[in-house]
Amino acid sequence: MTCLEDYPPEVRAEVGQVRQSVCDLHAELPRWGLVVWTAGNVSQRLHSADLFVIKPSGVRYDELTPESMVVCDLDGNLVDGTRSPSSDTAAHAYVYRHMPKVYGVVHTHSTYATAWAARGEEIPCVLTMMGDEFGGPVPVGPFAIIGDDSIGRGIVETLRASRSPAVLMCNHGPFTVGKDATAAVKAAVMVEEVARTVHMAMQLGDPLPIPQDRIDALYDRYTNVYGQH
Ligand SMILES: O=C(CO)[C@@H](O)[C@H](O)COP(=O)(O)O
Repeated sequence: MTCLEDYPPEVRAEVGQVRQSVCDLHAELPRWGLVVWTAGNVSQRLHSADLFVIKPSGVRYDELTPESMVVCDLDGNLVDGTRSPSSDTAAHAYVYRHMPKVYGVVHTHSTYATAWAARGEEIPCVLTMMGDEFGGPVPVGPFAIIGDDSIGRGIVETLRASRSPAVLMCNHGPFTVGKDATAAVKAAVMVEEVARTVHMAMQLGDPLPIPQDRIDALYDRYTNVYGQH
């Protein structure tokens, strides 16, 4: 088993930075009402080595510290840390191995997104916010049980067929990806928001679909123009 001391100083420095960032981002999960107890996790991949930092399993968010964050290789093997890594480590690792542009992964059981997952139904693209953030519907991934690569495989296969940074794993809940952990946390916040809004709309009637060319225009503007450049 390799250990952190086997890596050059610049890798160990990035590990310290990413541990702080991933620890801080976990506070966003209860802040935005995305988790109960410890039912969610955040990870970020390093740029300087094939490693990623993830939450320790079952540790309450107000007890997390940068030092408690666990460092794993892309096969999910423990490289540095005194705690056991998240029970979703294999899924995060699989995503990193098979989606090279992804450097952040988040998993929650946020209420409305998980309710859509329980029904195995994608969230239709009926909001401009969905065109912006997801470039279309939020897709549903296959039913998969924790313990091997099946969840990770389902995430990757589903996201490769979509522009969405979020996937609703059937009967389980949302997984989101991004260029870093902050982007993946944002996607987790946004998928819960649109899941709730579309659910509310459906209580009042049939939401109106947005034409595909308008969705494409929304996604292009949001991806390339929105915000500060
Ligand atoms: O979905 C599950 C368990 O079924 C997990 O996502 C846990 O809810 C969070 O696990 P840890 O990250 O604390 O190991």
